[in-house]
Amino acid sequence: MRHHSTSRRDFLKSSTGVAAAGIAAPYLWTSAVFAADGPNERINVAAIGVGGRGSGNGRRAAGLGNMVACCDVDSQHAERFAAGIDGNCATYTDYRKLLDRKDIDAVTVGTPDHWHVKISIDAMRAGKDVYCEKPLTLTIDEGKQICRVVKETGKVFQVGTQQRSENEQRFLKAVAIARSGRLGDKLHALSSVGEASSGGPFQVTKPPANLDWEMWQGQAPETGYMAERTHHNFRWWQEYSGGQVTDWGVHHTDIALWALGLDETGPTKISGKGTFNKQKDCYNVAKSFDCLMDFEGGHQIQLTSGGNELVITGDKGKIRVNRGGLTGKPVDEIAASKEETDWLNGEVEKLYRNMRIAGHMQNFFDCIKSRELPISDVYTHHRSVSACHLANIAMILDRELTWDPQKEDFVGDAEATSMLSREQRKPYTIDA
Ligand SMILES: NC(=O)C1=CN([C@@H]2O[C@H](COP(=O)(O)OP(=O)(O)OC[C@H]3O[C@@H](n4cnc5c(N)ncnc54)[C@H](OP(=O)(O)O)[C@@H]3O)[C@@H](O)[C@H]2O)C=CC1
Ligand SMILES: O=C1CO[C@H](CO)[C@@H](O)[C@@H]1O
Repeated sequence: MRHHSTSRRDFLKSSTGVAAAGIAAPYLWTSAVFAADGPNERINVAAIGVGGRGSGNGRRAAGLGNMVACCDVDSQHAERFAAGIDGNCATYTDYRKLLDRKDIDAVTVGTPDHWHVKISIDAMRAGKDVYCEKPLTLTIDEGKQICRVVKETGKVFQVGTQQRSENEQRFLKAVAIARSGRLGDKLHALSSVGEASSGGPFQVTKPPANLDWEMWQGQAPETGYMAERTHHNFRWWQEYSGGQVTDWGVHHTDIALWALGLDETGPTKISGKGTFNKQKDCYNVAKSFDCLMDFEGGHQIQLTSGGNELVITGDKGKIRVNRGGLTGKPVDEIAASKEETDWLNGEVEKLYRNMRIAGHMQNFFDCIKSRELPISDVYTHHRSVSACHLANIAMILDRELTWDPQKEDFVGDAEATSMLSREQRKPYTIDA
C-alpha cells in the first residue's frame, strides 16, 4: 500500500488540470519545463554545495539542463565547479542570493546534512524543484517539516538515495524478489555498513579566508573553526550528522524498508548498542554499532557496523545485495529460467512505476517534466532516515524504546521525545 504516493500522484494530476484550465498554480512549473529538450529550451539548474558529491551531482545535472549558477560557502569550491562547466555558471557563497534568481527552475543540494532541510525548504518556497542528498534530515521533526512543504508547494523532490535507480538494478531486483513472498513472510534484513572514523581532540584555528565559517555552521551550535569539522569530515560529528548510521545506513535501510513493504511505516521497538567517544572536540558519532528494529508482522531490520551489504532472510530463502552484486539461491534459480527472468524484469518495471530507468538524476529531470513522484520521494525517505535516527536515539539513551509509527512519537518516554528535534541556532531556524 502506498497511501502517500498515490495521494501525491493524484494531487499532481489534479494540479495539472488546474493549470490546463488557466487557473494560477504558483510554483508548480515554468514554461521551460514543458518545452522540448532542444539546447535553448533545457531548464535552468543550479548546484548548492559543490564539494565531493555535490560536484558530481552538479555535473550530472549540467548534462541534462543548463547549469547557470552554483553556491558554496567555500568560494574556492564554487569557483572550481564553475570552471568545469561549459557556459556561464555564476558563483555565490550565500544560497539565498542564488534562490532569489527567477530564471532558475531546479537546484541540487549537496551540502553537509545539517543544511539539507533548510536550503531545500527555502528552494521550494522560491519555486524550485529540488534534488537533495541523503540523509535528508538531521532530526525526525525536520522530516515532518519537509514532507509538509513538498505537499504545500507541489514541487518535485528527489532524494539522492541513488541505489533505487542505479547499480545495474541490483537493489530493485532484490526488492522485487523480497516483496514477491519468495523468501517467506517474516523477513529479517541485516543492513551492514562500515564503522565511523575516530579522531581528536582537534584544535581551534582561524578559518581560511575563502570559507564563510558562520554560514557553514548554520543551525548547529556555534563553535570555533576546526578544519576537521569541514571537507567531508562533518559526518563524524553529531552536531551535523548521524554518523555512519544515517550516512551509509540510510542507503541500505531505505532498500530494506522497501523490500519488506514497510516504507510507509516504522518500527515499534528499537534497541541497540554503540560506542561513542565523549571527549571534548573529538569525532563523537557512534563508531561501531548494532541496532535491532522490530516491526508489526514480525519483520526485523538490524543495522550494524562491519562490511557493506544488505542480507534479507526468510524461512524460504536468503539473498545478499550491495553495489557490486546480488547473490543467493533464489537469484540463481531466477537467472536459470527465461520465464522467471522475464517475470523479475517486469516486477522491476512495476516497482519503478513504469518510469524509464536511466539513472537517478535522469529520473529527477523526467519527473520535473511529468510532475510525477520521483523514485526516491520525500515521504518514503522520511521513513527510512527516521529509522536510522531512531537507532541513534536508542543507542545514545542506551535503552529499548517503544515507537508509535502512526503518531511518529515514542510511547511514554519524554526524554526520547525531546530528541525528535534539536535546538536550532538563530537565524538558521527552520519554519514549516
Ligand atoms: N548519494 C551518495 O552516494 C553520496 C551522498 N553524499 C552526501 O552528500 C552530502 C555532501 O557530502 P560530501 O560531498 O561528502 O561533503 P563535502 O564536505 O565534500 O561537500 C559539502 C560541500 O558543501 C559546502 N557547504 C557547507 N555548508 C554550505 C552551505 N550552507 N551552502 C553551500 N555550501 C555549503 C562544504 O564546504 P566545506 O568544504 O568547507 O565543508 C562543501 O564544499 C552529504 O549529505 C552526504 O551524505 C556524499 C557522498 C556520496
Ligand atoms: O554512497 C555513499 C558513498 O560513500 C559516502 C561516504 O564516503 C556516503 O556519504 C555516500 O552516501
